[in-house]
Amino acid sequence: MSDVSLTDDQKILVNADADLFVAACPGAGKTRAMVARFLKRASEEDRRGIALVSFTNTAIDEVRTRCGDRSDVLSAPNFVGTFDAFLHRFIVTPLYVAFFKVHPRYVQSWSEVQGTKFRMATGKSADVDLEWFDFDDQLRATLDMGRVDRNFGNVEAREKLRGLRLEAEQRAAQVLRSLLQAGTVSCDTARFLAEIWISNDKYRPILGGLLRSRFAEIIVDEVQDCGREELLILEFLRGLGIRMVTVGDLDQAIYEFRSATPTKVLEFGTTLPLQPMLIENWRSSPAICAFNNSLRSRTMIERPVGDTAELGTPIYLVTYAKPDEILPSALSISKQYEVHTDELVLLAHRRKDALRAAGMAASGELGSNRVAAVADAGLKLRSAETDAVARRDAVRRVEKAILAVLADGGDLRFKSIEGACAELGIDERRLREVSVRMAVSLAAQGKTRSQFANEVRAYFRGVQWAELNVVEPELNGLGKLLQAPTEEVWNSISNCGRLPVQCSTVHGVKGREFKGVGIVIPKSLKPNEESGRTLLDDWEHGHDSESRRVLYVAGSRAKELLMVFVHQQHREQVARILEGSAVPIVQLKV
Ligand SMILES: Nc1ncnc2c1ncn2[C@@H]1O[C@H](COP(=O)(O)OP(=O)(O)OP(=O)(O)O)[C@@H](O)[C@H]1O
Repeated sequence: MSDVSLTDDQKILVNADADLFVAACPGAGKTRAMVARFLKRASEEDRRGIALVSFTNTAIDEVRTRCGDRSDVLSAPNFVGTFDAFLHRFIVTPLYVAFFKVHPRYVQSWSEVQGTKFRMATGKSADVDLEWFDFDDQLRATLDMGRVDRNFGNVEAREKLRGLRLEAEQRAAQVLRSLLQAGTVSCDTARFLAEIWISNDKYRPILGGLLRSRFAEIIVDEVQDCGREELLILEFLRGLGIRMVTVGDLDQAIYEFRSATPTKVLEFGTTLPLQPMLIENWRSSPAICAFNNSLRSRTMIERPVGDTAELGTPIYLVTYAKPDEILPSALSISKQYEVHTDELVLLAHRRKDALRAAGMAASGELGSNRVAAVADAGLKLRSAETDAVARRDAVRRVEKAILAVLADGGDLRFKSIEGACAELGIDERRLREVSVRMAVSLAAQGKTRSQFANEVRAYFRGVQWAELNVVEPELNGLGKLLQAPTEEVWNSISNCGRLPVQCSTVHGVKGREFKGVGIVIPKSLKPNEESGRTLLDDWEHGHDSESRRVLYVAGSRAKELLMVFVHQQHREQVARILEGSAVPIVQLKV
């Protein structure tokens, strides 16, 4: 890795000896340059370490891989990991151990831990969830009614909860204390503790001393995804004199729902002395770079310079009327440009639009049939193309199916899975294990719907229910509780096992690249609640919005071929935008 070639601009990132905020276009080689810097700085510093942090495990794995035979530099005093792992290891854990006398165990969210929900006398309603409360530095709770789950209960139940607010807040505070005393911390709570301790005059110097003696420099990848707490930590580290190298692309900020604040990141970045730009795109063809430029909200104009820089392939603007027209058209255009199906991906803002385009039913369209839920989960769990969210949703549908059978068809409408488990006395973790095992042991492919329904019923009869803490159920009416799905539903499930191309949400492919990309712009485009504008309005009139940035991330994953599948209702607008931005296009109608 140390002898990779670098451009002069990339060398600035590698060699600068002042704090840096680097704005890089997609495919600018920022990972390449950051890794080169990390290796160089790690060998220069003999006592203190260099930290390289990013936001996803995929990004971190990529960095580790690119360190190649220099894997020795990945260990202490250096650190390569996610921002959360950095925050846990170097900020929260040291003080946590001192406070709670126990080593913390971090979980992604409270939903992974039993006991983070509790019942209140709110009538026909689900459990109250710890995630609905804010806490102050004394760990006092405040209930945020806006966060109460949609399925919690009816208006009456909500009113009752409002009336019991004080009691609920006391219980939430108690639950949080018990969790912390047991050493269990969610990632959000870890951030909250970090913020409290960094802002506290007594603890700040303790943490400062530890961090200053450990690190000489921190390199932050994807800095645009920083939220309030990350920026607070960066300010803190900078104040300690730790060299700060931040790299990102503000137009790729697509995590505002997870509290990323690109405007604040820009404010922070402009306080750093060096702010070079990397505007050469080593990944994408000229037409794709033009597409990216049409979507960028800032002044940077990227230039194609890599192996694809001479490619004359235009952007395909394909108009469709029905989603099932997309796949054949995507395959035929790809074939023309020698893009193999496994080098192609179909992307959409919403999972269901991507799935439909790839000829796969979204789980929501499978109806409530329990046998269908098992078949669908089996196919999704076995398929390498299914992302983590789709897998989790599919397994949850099987969990619900099992619970419904165990409740003997009883009404679980107002119950969360957790609530239903509590009512039936079932261990949630075991339920998940049984659901996954059932889904992967039963293969729907090649079977008729009634054959498969019989298999599911037989499987139910063979489950060791004691494993779930459940008294052996009677299972008398299985034929009724586990009916075969309709022919239509069965066909759509069977197709999913033969998924011909990869499909994903845009968020699911961030940081990746593909020879060919198809973006789906569906018929229904939800206007933004505040601005009233759709994604296309934002694109056309130059408004910086998250949905527009999502489209930018989607297009910038493509190396050679970019196809935009637009519903006929929006064709005119998209064509106008692309032509107005001088993006070379070919228009097709399927
Ligand atoms: N100076 C260079 N010479 C040759 N190839 C390069 C150079 N810089 C980058 N590349 C190649 O360009 C591609 C994109 O580089 P890299 O993945 O580092 O970009 P990135 O900025 O991290 O991309 P993104 O943020 O969009 O995911 C890689 O295949 C990389 O090897």
